[in-house]
Amino acid sequence: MFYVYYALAAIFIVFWCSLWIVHLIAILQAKLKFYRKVDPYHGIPYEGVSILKPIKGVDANLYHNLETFFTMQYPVYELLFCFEDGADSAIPLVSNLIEKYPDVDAKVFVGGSFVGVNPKINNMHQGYVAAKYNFVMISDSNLRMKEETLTDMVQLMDEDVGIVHQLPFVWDKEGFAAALEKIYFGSAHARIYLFADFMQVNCHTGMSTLIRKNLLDDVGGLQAFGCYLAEDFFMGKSIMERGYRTRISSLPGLQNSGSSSIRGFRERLKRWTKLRCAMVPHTIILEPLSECLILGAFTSWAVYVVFMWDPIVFYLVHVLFWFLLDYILLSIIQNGSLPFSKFYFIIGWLYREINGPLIFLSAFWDPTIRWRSRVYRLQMGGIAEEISPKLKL
Ligand SMILES: CCCCCCCC/C=C\CCCCCCCC(=O)N[C@@H](CO[C@@H]1OC[C@@H](O)[C@H](O)[C@H]1O)[C@H](O)/C=C/CCCCCCCCCCCCC
Ligand SMILES: O=c1ccn([C@@H]2O[C@H](COP(=O)(O)OP(=O)(O)O)[C@@H](O)[C@H]2O)c(=O)[nH]1
Repeated sequence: MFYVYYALAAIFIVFWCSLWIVHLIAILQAKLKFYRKVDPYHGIPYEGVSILKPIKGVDANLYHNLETFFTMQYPVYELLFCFEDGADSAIPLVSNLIEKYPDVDAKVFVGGSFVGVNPKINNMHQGYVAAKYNFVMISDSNLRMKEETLTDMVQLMDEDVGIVHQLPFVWDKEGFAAALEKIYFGSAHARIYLFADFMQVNCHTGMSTLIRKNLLDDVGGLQAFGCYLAEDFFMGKSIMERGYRTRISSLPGLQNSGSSSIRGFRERLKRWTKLRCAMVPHTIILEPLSECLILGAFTSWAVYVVFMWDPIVFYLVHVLFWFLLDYILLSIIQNGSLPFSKFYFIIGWLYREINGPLIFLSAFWDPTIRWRSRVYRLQMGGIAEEISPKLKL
């Protein structure tokens, strides 16, 4: 029995060491990859880009977020705004922007197409079919763009690259929920995202992503991914299996939802956790185990068994170093001063770390997935079925 304990303790210590390597790689990746100086004249001639904007409903920031797509410094692109519902309150707002910027090539598509269970794919499908360029960008409604983001992404699309995606991050906003989002996307989420990118493990998130359309068309187009809720993961998988690389943009993706709340944050992460567990089953073990507080507890026990070290002192030092490395990573990704104090960071970080494992547990509690107005169930492997269909097309 003693040897079993000893072996288990050794496994925890090795896993703990590898997590510090993950921290360091993420920090190095962020330092090396983010915020390169984008030279707009490098890589001329410009490739045209068709930008799909699936929209469902309005929030307080939508107008300003969408406006940033009209003011990008990129010469050849079209904006394809897609609405599932002809009565969507965001349509007048988009029409207003199209009038305000008559020189920008922009169209509106209404009604979607029923090509699968994924409502985002259904919504975007008409726009995808009408896209006139081979570079297609999928960009969620809550995203802001910097003037140079599209140039940066296109320039990173080398011959052997199939996808350039943005690390999900957030624009500066006031309030605790916004701080929490920034802390999560700039630390725990970014750490594993940057590490997965370094290992060329598929971590493609479809929030803001530039894709070679011909690579999607070769396997049946956008609709081929309509049976999945995590269409982004399967697009990445399909393209990587054909020998193409994915790359991260040097500018993080700036989400700027007009309705941040702690409840919304938890529900969103719960939904994402359910998707990940269905698609990458080893995350069921790896994800909770790689949480700071849980890993610290197991490793404190392990170092006590193996080295007779004081577990409480070990735990506190472990948490302190984890906290410091998270702060460093967040600061690199922010690339400027944070919109909250260090005290707020401590509270937000602790809140996230305590809630991470709880969110994970509650994701197991209820296997159904709620996304906007719809409810789904996932089969192992990722195929989704809608439990209460509401789409009228
Ligand atoms: C020693 C190694 C230890 C590794 C420990 C790994 C622990 C894993 C922990 C966390 C995984 C975090 C993964 C981050 C990216 C996932 C974000 C996500 O869940 N996104 C999903 C939802 O996205 C939205 O979906 C709807 C769509 O319309 C929206 O536009 C999207 O934004 C997305 O669908 C899921 C993608 C699946 C990503 C799976 C990534 C698994 C990465 C595991 C990395 C492990 C690396 C190990 C390398 C050896
Ligand atoms: O029924 C839906 C749900 C979502 N979306 C679009 O899909 C994108 C991502 O939606 P959301 O922000 O809800 O997803 P999350 O990022 O939380 O996974 C946004 O552009 C939405 O407008 C859509 O078109 N129809």
